[in-house]
Amino acid sequence: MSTTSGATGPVVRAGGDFQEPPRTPGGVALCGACRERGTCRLGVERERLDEDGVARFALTCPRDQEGGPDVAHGGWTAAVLDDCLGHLPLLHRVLSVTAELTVSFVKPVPVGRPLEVSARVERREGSRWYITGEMVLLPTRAVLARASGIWVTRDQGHFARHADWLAEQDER
Ligand SMILES: CCCCCCCCCCCCCC(=O)SCCNC(=O)CCNC(=O)[C@H](O)C(C)(C)COP(=O)(O)OP(=O)(O)OC[C@H]1O[C@@H](n2cnc3c(N)ncnc32)[C@H](O)[C@@H]1OP(=O)(O)O
Repeated sequence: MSTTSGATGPVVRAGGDFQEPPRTPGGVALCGACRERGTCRLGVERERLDEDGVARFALTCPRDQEGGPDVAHGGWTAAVLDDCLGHLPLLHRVLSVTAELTVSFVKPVPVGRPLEVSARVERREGSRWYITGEMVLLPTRAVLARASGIWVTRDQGHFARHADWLAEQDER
């Protein structure tokens, strides 16, 4: 585990903090590089788990994620859906990683406009979480994108095992 200094204080790179990652004042769990800046670089501003089991995220596509004129790059849409849906196990204090992700791009996503992503667990089988979600434009709630995928529960050794695997690759 390595520790560096960031905008929100010491940044733990890999270790036992995955179930309780640092969060922004809006409750957004921060991963990797975002811990150093203290905000989500994808533009997620607030997250919460509601009593109906649905996680809801307030977000805006940042201008620097523009693809076509005034609309998001599709990679941003896929990344933010991956991120938000992957936060749902985390909101249950479970670390998981994406094994599969399918995205339907229903409409171009406008840059700089209020959006909402919602995510729900459809079912759990063994260590697999089947999660679906959608992105809507506010305030009309017009659907812009849908996603579904499988997240696989990991223990805290996941990233250390990956580092070992990578070292073996480097020795070849
Ligand atoms: C990222 C966290 C950061 C910290 C927190 C900050 C918050 C941010 C959070 C942001 C979150 C953003 C999210 C991100 O961006 S996460 C980053 C993107 N994803 C990855 O890096 C994952 C890379 N892949 C792997 O590590 C492995 O292939 C995994 C772990 C997926 C499986 O590895 P492995 O094969 O060795 O595992 P196993 O043999 O123990 O099997 C375990 C179970 O998995 C089932 N299975 C396997 N593959 C698939 C598949 N393709 N479809 C369906 N199921 C699959 C398998 O049947 C078994 O099921 P069960 O029989 O147990 O039920």
